[in-house]
Amino acid sequence: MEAGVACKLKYPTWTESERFGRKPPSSLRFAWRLREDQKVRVVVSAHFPVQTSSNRHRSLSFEVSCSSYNNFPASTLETGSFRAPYDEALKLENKSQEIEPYLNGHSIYLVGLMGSGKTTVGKILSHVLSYSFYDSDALIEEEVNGMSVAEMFNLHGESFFRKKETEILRRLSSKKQLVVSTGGGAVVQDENWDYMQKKGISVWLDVPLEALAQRIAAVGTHSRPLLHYEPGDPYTKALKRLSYLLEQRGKNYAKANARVSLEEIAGKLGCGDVSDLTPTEIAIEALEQIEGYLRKEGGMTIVGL
Ligand SMILES: Nc1ncnc2c1ncn2[C@@H]1O[C@H](COP(=O)(O)OP(=O)(O)O)[C@@H](O)[C@H]1O
Ligand SMILES: O=C(O)C1=C[C@@H](OP(=O)(O)O)[C@@H](O)[C@H](O)C1
Repeated sequence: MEAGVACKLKYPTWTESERFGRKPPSSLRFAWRLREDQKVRVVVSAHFPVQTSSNRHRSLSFEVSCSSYNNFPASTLETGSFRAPYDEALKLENKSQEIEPYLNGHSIYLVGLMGSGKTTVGKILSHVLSYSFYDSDALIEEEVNGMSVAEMFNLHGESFFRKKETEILRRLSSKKQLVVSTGGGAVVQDENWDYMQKKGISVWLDVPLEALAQRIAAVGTHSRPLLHYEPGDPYTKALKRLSYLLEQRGKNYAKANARVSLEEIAGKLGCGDVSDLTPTEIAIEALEQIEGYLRKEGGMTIVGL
């Protein structure tokens, strides 16, 4: 019976109260009827949190004790502990609720090299903040009757694309409550910064080149025309070109209001490889960095919106 009871200890049940913002109980009680005619009460107590072994997991201890009406007091049947993952989605939601009032409707512009996750992380942020999401490349494609960015570069050249990119950012700059995934090269033109900063906070997703090249190699380089010039397999092409682009643009990305470094997140979470970081963990760090920026700027309020 003891093992059966222990198996019924469900971690989500324990954390359910946290979801509603209450403090977790120091113990939970379950009534367990063994036989119809013989009432036996099994009392389970769980203590929170005993120890946090890393930022990604927490260790919880439990104690199973059993008592019945005719056998009192309770005797301890089993004690132990187990590791449970943090609920990322809950952490993301809490963080967004915390900073949303201070964001004061400011849009978020994600900048960074190709493949840095601007679109992936941007969609998560827009969802949790209830902001509208825009991918500037996709808006340009719409504007040019559905022509892909790669075709645009081939047919009309890069400068045609860059003009469209600036025009799209200009249009978005008058709107509030947006999350915008910008193209990797948007940071090069000063005019684009004027638009991004008008009603927005810029966030640089700083991802190590090897991780970027791996991500891009996994999906191929066809949609990213600037990677077409290099010889070799997709990983080598991407790594070579991205190293060059980072050298050229590094100082431009560094102008962003906040920086999200995947190496730093991995360090904080005690995770050896940045490729193991989930988009949600990166989105949480983005909100934390935005919060840091807002605090620095003026006690969590920004004027001028
Ligand atoms: N944290 C992540 N871990 C693994 N793969 C990711 C992560 N974030 C994005 N990706 C993948 O990397 C590729 C590029 O991501 P994307 O969001 O399109 O980048 P960007 O918009 O900056 O070019 C996509 O295939 C996406 O699924
Ligand atoms: O780095 C760049 O100059 C570019 C990045 C691409 O966007 P993503 O960063 O979304 O891939 C796209 O705008 C175009 O291929 C040029």
